[in-house]
Amino acid sequence: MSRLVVVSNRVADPRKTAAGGLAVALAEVLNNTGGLWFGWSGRIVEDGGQPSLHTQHAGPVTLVTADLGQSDHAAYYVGYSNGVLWPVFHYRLDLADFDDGYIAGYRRVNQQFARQLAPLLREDDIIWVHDYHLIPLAAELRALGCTQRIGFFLHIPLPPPLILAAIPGHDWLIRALFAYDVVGFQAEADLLHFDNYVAAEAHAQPVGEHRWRAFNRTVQAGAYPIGIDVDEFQGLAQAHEGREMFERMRREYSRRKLLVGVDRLDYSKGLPQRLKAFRALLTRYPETHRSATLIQIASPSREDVSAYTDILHELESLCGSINGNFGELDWMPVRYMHRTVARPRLPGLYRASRVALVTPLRDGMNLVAKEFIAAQDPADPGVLVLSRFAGAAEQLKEALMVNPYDVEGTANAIHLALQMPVEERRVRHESLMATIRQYDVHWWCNAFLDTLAQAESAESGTPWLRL
Ligand SMILES: O=P(O)(O)OC[C@H]1O[C@H](O[C@H]2O[C@H](CO)[C@@H](O)[C@H](O)[C@H]2O)[C@H](O)[C@@H](O)[C@@H]1O
Ligand SMILES: O=c1ccn([C@@H]2O[C@H](COP(=O)(O)OP(=O)(O)O)[C@@H](O)[C@H]2O)c(=O)[nH]1
Repeated sequence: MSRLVVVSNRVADPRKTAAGGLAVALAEVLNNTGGLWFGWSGRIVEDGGQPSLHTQHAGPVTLVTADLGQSDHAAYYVGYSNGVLWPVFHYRLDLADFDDGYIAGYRRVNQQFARQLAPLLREDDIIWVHDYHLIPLAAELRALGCTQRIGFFLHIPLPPPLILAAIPGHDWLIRALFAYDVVGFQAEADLLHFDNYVAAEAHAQPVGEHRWRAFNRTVQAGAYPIGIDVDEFQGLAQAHEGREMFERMRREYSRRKLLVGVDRLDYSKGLPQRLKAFRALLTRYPETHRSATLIQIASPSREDVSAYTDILHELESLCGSINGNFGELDWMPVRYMHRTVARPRLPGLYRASRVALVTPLRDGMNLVAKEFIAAQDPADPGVLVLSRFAGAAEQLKEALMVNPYDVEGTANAIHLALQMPVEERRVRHESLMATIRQYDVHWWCNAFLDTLAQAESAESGTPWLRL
């Protein structure tokens, strides 16, 4: 049987838990299949030093991680990945920093990773590359003579062609995707944008359903919405830490209805808009005073990118003003925490909450939405308020759908969620549960890898990948 080689910027010990949906999902996949996981070590070394490789064995998984030089990290991770690709792919051209120097660093790190990974590969390996940090990796591997099957999965949204076209060098990026055999997206909307882009901008020829030929290569595209390991998550809810957290929360908030938000502190997650909607709820529905409390966890993220520090200040000031204006001696409307909560504690928090607010302005998928559903008591489940702009909205139709830019509309939906009778909550939850069970992390992995296994082996060499 072929060995699975997973490559992603973020690598986590699969026996431990991590914040960030990608690391959580890949740890679950690799724990089941075994294989090699290659990526960045998280260490930044001085420029000019030899970037070392570290090998670690974690159960059935071998982790191989590479250090990055200081300027490479700045250009590849902070600059190009999170200063250009992240904002543009999340439709935020206003936040993109199109600095000329970043793309060379991005290319350099992808070349470095390809050179370090190639000697570790076996002929019949199946290679699965993840996310926007590593778009040119397959082209670099092919240039080194690798002919293995290589698939790519984009965890974030792909915007429409005209937004994509704002990136200087967008044609180079999309051309690099043709070095893969299979390219996967989270949502049908992203797949449509890919099809439209390659037909119009790359003049690719259709050779099957979502199958395109251009640059002497054929690529199969598809939508594979990522899921969670429902049993694993429910197991966490039943474990000691999960139960203890649930009981503590229930005790602490016995007289109130809890609302919960769990996000990385990222401008794509719509946190200021969410806080404004909560403020509108308190203004418009005075009966919610003293009876509703919002717990918002904002896990620190990418603090070396300036747009992230701006959002931190905005959020702190909104929470302060809501508590200042509405708070009472015995009631704080918002409990805001700028810290990561260990994953085993989340199911208890979700289960004790009547409403989850998952209201991103744009999100590839959003695994918190699925975790919230998995953690509920089916006899008395909470309600998911979900942004129509999260990838998850294509699947989770029975959630209360909102437009996060519409603050008043979101406040009304939250009010509806708080009032929803138990019968309706049960019906909605049952359907949502069936969906997340059917399309779980195992489905995601198998659907993608089955397509990749059926792809023909690749031709080597990509002389066209020049910046
Ligand atoms: O690695 P970081 O820079 O600390 O960021 C954490 C991860 O954020 C993004 O997650 C995405 O993947 C999730 C799982 O598919 C998806 O549910 C979510 O909507 C996405 O935002 C990013 O894409 C990952 O590469 C990061 O590791
Ligand atoms: O304080 C936190 C915040 C988030 N998470 C986990 O991080 C993941 C976030 O994934 P999601 O797809 O929602 O968004 P991303 O952060 O990947 O954009 C989920 O598994 C959360 O349970 C966590 O363990 N602790």
